[in-house]
Amino acid sequence: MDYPGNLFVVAAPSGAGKSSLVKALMELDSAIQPAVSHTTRPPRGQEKHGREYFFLSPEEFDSMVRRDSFLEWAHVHGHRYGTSRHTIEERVAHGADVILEIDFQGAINIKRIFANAVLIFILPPSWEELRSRLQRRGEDSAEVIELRLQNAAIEMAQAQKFDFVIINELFERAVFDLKTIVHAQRLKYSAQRRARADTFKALHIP
Ligand SMILES: Nc1ncnc2c1ncn2[C@@H]1O[C@H](COP(=O)(O)OP(=O)(O)OP(=O)(O)O)[C@@H](O)[C@H]1O
Ligand SMILES: Nc1nc2c(ncn2[C@@H]2O[C@H](COP(=O)(O)O)[C@@H](O)[C@H]2O)c(=O)[nH]1
Repeated sequence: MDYPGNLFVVAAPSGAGKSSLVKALMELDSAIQPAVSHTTRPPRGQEKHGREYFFLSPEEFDSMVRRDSFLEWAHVHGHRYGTSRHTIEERVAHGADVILEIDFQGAINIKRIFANAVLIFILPPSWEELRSRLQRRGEDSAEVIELRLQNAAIEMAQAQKFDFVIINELFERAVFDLKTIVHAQRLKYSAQRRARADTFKALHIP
């Protein structure tokens, strides 16, 4: 699918720091818009409906699946999560740059639909640090943390399928890496679009 906006997809094992990095990027770059996913997971801490997620009952989620309202959805850590068609298609068609924080299954599915989407995988510096970030965050029970750490092994094996991998050790360094990827992508696409427009003009294609 061709579209004028840029689509960035960030995936990571739970606790690697993707939400923190995306939030920091958006503070530095007001042109980038977040995509708010839908989930059957209950809200944690200060999370608000419509800000971090649209929190749905399983029945509401089923109904969206039946209506084909999701571009992609997946089972992750015992809950369902999905990206709505409406959220993405309209915005990128109007030239917006959109960033998605989704799991690796969703990222791979998005790339099948939007071949130009840029897939970025965030890795923690070590297992010990991943565990301690989840513990320090203090939002999940010990059982949930164990489940997320078990799933992290499966998720990290997918990093090679991504366009870029960032190791989030020093936070400021990782934000810089993410910002650089976004800027490089914008430059690349505007150059490609200019070259295509020039070719069309030279060939007198309206
Ligand atoms: N570079 C870093 N150094 C130390 N702590 C960090 C770093 N990056 C993020 N953190 C902290 O690690 C914890 C997990 O980060 P965050 O919630 O952003 O992870 P996540 O990948 O979005 O996890 P989830 O998928 O579960 O939402 C947070 O408490 C955050 O403040
Ligand atoms: N495939 C999708 N995965 C998603 C989506 N929204 C979030 N996620 C991923 O789920 C896990 C858990 O998130 P948490 O907020 O409960 O910690 C994490 O990997 C998210 O990136 C989505 O729309 N589709």
